[in-house]
Amino acid sequence: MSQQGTKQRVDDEFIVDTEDCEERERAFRERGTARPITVYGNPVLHKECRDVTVFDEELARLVDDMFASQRAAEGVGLAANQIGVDLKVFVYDCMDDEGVRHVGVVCNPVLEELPADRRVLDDSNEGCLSVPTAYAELARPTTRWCAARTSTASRSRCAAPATSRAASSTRPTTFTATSTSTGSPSATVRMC
Ligand SMILES: CSCC[C@H](NC=O)C(=O)O
Repeated sequence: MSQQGTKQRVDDEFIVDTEDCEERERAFRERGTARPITVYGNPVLHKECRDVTVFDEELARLVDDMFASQRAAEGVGLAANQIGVDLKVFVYDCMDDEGVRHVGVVCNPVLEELPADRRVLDDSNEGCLSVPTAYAELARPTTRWCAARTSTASRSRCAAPATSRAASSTRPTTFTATSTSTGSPSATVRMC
């Protein structure tokens, strides 16, 4: 992405998580360093993580490392505590059911249950990088909602892609997923 393109995106405050996926993901991971993935039993995986309250360069470096780690582990999603940091941050890089790649970063997500009449369960095989070798059929809604708050306390929502593979961008210092309706996941990621 050109400098101008980057500037434009920051000015617009939002990026669309299906756009410029290759460039955005590469930029993150090339700045980052892959860290070891924490495994079940590590205390950082067994307690609630802390809210992100400061959106600074340290957070940006964490996100870079998360993308680098996610790529090294051949993952499609990664939470900060999976590289040992107890902050509520996750990154994702995955394809939706239509084969569209999504790449993004979410801070302080809050899962919200879908009403029963909107749940469409997908019970495909699922694993976790922090529980190596274990896979199981796990029924999850095909569209999952999460809410996230920005540093300015505005609230927005996104449908995190439930399955697949892919990844993200320029250097955001604040990230928040927003938008979407039903159907295929389509989130935009705020860059403040
Ligand atoms: C539920 S989809 C993501 C599962 C896994 N990520 C973290 O453990 C990965 O394979 O990337």
